[in-house]
Amino acid sequence: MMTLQTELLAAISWAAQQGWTPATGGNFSARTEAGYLVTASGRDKTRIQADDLLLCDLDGRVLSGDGKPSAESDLHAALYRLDPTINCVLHTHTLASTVLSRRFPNGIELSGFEMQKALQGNVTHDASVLLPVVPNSQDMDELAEHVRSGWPMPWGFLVTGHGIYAVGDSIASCRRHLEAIEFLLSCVLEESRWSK
Ligand SMILES: CSC[C@@H](O)[C@@H](O)C(=O)COP(=O)(O)O
Ligand SMILES: [Zn+2]
Repeated sequence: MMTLQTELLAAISWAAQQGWTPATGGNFSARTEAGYLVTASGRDKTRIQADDLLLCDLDGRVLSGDGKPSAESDLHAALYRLDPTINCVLHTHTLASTVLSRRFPNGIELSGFEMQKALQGNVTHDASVLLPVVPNSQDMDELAEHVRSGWPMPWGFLVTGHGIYAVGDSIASCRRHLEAIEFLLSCVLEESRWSK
């Protein structure tokens, strides 16, 4: 059976192979009994390995591992404290999420896409769902406050001009949310070209 660490490393490599972690962008974590495993800051996610992961407690303090935790580790900690059902947080920097979060800073409306059903709690394409967008900040307490004020966000959210934060109750469901959000955003971006 895959360990949590192996499953998280596989998710990171997969996201990196999609081209979703340019220039060391992105950070990734999974909840453990002691807290959460999170990527160290500044690592090339296309070459991720076990010693690129640190174990932190839910206050973001490093329990084991070398190097500095991700610059956004405290946001991961805040998400785990905020919602006990979150067991994984995957963050990517993609073109569609960066561009569309700047174009629609109050949220992105999705309707009519079959892929909406990959987002937990949705059973039909025939509904309108809002993908939340929160303002960016280099201050993780401020960013976490933006997220708290818009909670619940069952699949995650975008950060303006920054990227996607996907959440899930397992690494598998978080991967599904991340992939679905990215696919849906690519559709919205493509459709925005139709009217030109
Ligand atoms: C390389 S710019 C991206 C960073 O500022 C940050 O947003 C990011 O996603 C990666 O930071 P990191 O500290 O490596 O986890
Ligand atoms: Zn980032």
